[in-house]
Amino acid sequence: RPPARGGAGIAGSRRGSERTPGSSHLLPITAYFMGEEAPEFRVDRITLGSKDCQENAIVVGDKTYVIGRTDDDSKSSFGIKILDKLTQTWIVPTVLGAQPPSKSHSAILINEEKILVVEKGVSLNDSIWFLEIDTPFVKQQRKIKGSEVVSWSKGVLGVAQKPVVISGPSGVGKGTLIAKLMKEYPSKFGFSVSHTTRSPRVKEIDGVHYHFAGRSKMEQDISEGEFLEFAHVHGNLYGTSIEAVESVTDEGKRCILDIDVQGARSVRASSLEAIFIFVCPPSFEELEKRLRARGTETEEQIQKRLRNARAELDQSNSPGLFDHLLVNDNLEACYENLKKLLSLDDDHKDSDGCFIEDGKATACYSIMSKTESEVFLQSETGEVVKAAANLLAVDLSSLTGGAPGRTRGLKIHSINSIDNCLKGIR
Ligand SMILES: Nc1ncnc2c1ncn2[C@@H]1O[C@H](COP(=O)(O)OP(=O)(O)OP(=O)(O)O)[C@@H](O)[C@H]1O
Ligand SMILES: Nc1nc2c(ncn2[C@@H]2O[C@H](COP(=O)(O)O)[C@@H](O)[C@H]2O)c(=O)[nH]1
Repeated sequence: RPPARGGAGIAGSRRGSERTPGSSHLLPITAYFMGEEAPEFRVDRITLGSKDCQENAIVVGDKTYVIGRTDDDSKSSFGIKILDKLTQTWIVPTVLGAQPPSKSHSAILINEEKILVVEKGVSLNDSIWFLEIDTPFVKQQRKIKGSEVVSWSKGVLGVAQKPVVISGPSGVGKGTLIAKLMKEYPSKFGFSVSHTTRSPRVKEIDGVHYHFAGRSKMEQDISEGEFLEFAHVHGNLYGTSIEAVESVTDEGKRCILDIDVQGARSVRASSLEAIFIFVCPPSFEELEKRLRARGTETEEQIQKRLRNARAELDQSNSPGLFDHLLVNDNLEACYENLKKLLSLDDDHKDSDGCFIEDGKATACYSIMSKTESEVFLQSETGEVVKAAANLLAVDLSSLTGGAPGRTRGLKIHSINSIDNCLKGIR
C-alpha cells in the first residue's frame, strides 16, 4: 500500500517406492506400450508419439509420468497422467501452479524430484519449466490433499536481491517509509501487494494497496498452497501470495513486504531468503498519537491495535527473527538509516547469470542430452550446428526456490560446437 498498508506457513509425496539410480529414462509413450504390457490408457485428444514431442513418458521408479497436450475448442493445455506400475492403474494428479504455454515441448528427468520441460515456439525466457513430482512442496500438498499431486514451476534465469520484510506495530510508519523508498527508487523496489479480508479504507485501491478478498476464497487459496504466509491480524485475515512476491522479482525489482510479526516469523521459516527489519516507535504514547492522527480506525479498532502493538514490541527481540531494528522517531533520519541498511546488503548483487543476449526472441530448442549438472539444448530452427546459439547448455547446479513459486538461478550459455557439448557428456 504504499502507504496503505501489508500469515503462517508455506507449504511438501508419498514416496514409498524404491528407485534404482539410473533406472529413470525418457521414452516415447509408444515405445513404452510396445515394450511392456500396460493397461488401457485413453486420453481424449492427446497427441501421441509425434515428432514434435507433444507428449513424453518419463519413468521414475514404479511410476510413468505422461506429459501430454490436450486441446479443447478454445485453448490447449497440458494433460498429466501417471501410470503406477505396481497397481497397473492410471492416476490423474492434481496439477498445481501456473502451467507452461503448451505449444510443443521436450522433457527430461533431472532428478527424482523434478522433470525439466522445454517449451518450443516461445521466448527463451518463457521456455524453461519444471514439473515437480516429489519435491518437499509436492510432498506436503500430497499429504494435505490425500491424493497424487504434481506442480509446475517456471525456470527463471539468474538470482535476485533478497526481498525485504518490514514489520512493526500498526501506526509506527512502515507504510510511510516504504512509500518514500518506492518514490525515490521506483525501478529498484517493488511492493508485495498482500491479500486481506479487511474492508478498503477511503483512497485504498484494490490491487494496489491490497487485494481485497472474501474470506472463503482466501482460505481456499491458502489451502491450495498459493500463499507464502498468512496471519490473523487485528481481527482480519492478511496474507502474502507467492505470486505477489514472484511477480515483483520477475520485473527485476527487489520485493518489499509490509507484514506483521507472525507473518515475518512464517517467512523466516519458509524457503524465501529475506532481510528482516523491525520498525519501533520512539514511545508507546507517540505510537498511539500517530494511530489516532491517521484517523483510519474506530476507537475500538485503535484499542485492539494498541493491545497487539505491545505483543509485537515484545517479540521484536525474539532470537533470530529480525536482522535490524530501526527506531522511527524523526522520519527523515529513520529513512536515511533504512537506506543505509539496504545498500549494505550487497551480497546478492543483481545479476541474471545469463549469457544469452536476447531472451525475448522466439526460441525453438529441444533437449538433446544431460550431464550431472547441465542439460544441452539444440535449436530446431534449421541452420546447422555451427552457429553458437544453436547449442545451449542450461546449468542447473545452483537452482533456488521452486514450486509453488519460481525456480531461479538458471544459467544458460551457448556452446561453440557439438564437440564441446559431447565433451561435457563424456
Ligand atoms: N516519524 C514519524 N513522525 C510522525 N508521524 C509519522 C512518522 N512516521 C509516520 N508517521 C505518521 O504516522 C501515521 C501512521 O503511519 P503509517 O500508516 O505509515 O503506519 P504503518 O506502520 O504502516 O501502519 P499499519 O501497520 O497500520 O499499516 C501516518 O499518519 C504517518 O503520516
Ligand atoms: N502477516 C501479514 N501481515 C500483514 C500483511 N499485510 C499487512 N499486514 C499487517 O497487517 C497490519 C495491519 O495493516 P492495515 O493495513 O490494516 O493497517 C500491519 O501490521 C501490516 O504490516 C500480510 O500479507 N501478512
